[in-house]
Amino acid sequence: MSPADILIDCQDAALTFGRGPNAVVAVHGAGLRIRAGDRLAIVGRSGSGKSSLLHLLAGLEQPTSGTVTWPGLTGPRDIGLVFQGDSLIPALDVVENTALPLVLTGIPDDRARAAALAALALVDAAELADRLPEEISGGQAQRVTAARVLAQAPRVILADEPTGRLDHATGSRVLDALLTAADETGAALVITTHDPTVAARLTARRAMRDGRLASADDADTDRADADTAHSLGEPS
Ligand SMILES: Nc1ncnc2c1ncn2[C@@H]1O[C@H](COP(=O)(O)OP(=O)(O)OP(=O)(O)O)[C@@H](O)[C@H]1O
Repeated sequence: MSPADILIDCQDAALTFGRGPNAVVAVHGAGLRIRAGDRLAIVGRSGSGKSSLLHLLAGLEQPTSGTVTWPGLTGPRDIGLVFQGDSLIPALDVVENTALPLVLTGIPDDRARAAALAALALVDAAELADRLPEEISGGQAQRVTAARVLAQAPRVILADEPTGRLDHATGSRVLDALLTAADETGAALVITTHDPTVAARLTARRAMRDGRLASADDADTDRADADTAHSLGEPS
């Protein structure tokens, strides 16, 4: 395992909101590595700190202690974000919304539009291309959000409760879209969810409880890798 395979390295990272008696420890010293090809669910109840952990991984919050680094990434464009309540821009149609992250990074409009249309087709939303956000359902909007990430072709997709407010069938299609996006782009996928059936569709799970990231089915792998790196002295 070369160091470049580790895309995000979160070491003993904590996040506290507020100070003194009002301080809330949202994340207690979390250790987590995201590697190319990972399909990880962070599972926990509302308020357990999942969103806060995802914000740390995305670099949207600075850890109060510990570190988060991105050894295998070259910049913010390498991270695709799908956040709770993520809204599309009302004045732009679906294809323009999907193309927006590319246009904002200076990619010419026609190329961005072609990439957006291809991404919409992959999540089964090509027929929505010319509609405005107010003309599509919540589940369709979530699929468009997945297409927007897919068009961006990030190295890591971080999705916060992407199926949270959807019925089972629609949630399942959104998850399909994100898994397709990850497979098509070769991105790692990290989602948060309170739903064990959603978590079961990913290849690894880590439980979060009261701000603590529990060891889970991939914890032994983490420890084995850490031991190997330690015994070698230098990363190979
Ligand atoms: N900006 C903030 N200021 C103060 N406290 C916050 C802030 N954001 C989150 N918290 C607190 O941190 C804790 C963890 O919140 P977080 O949103 O990370 O949980 P969650 O597991 O994602 O919950 P949900 O599934 O409901 O979104 C909660 O106690 C929450 O009230």
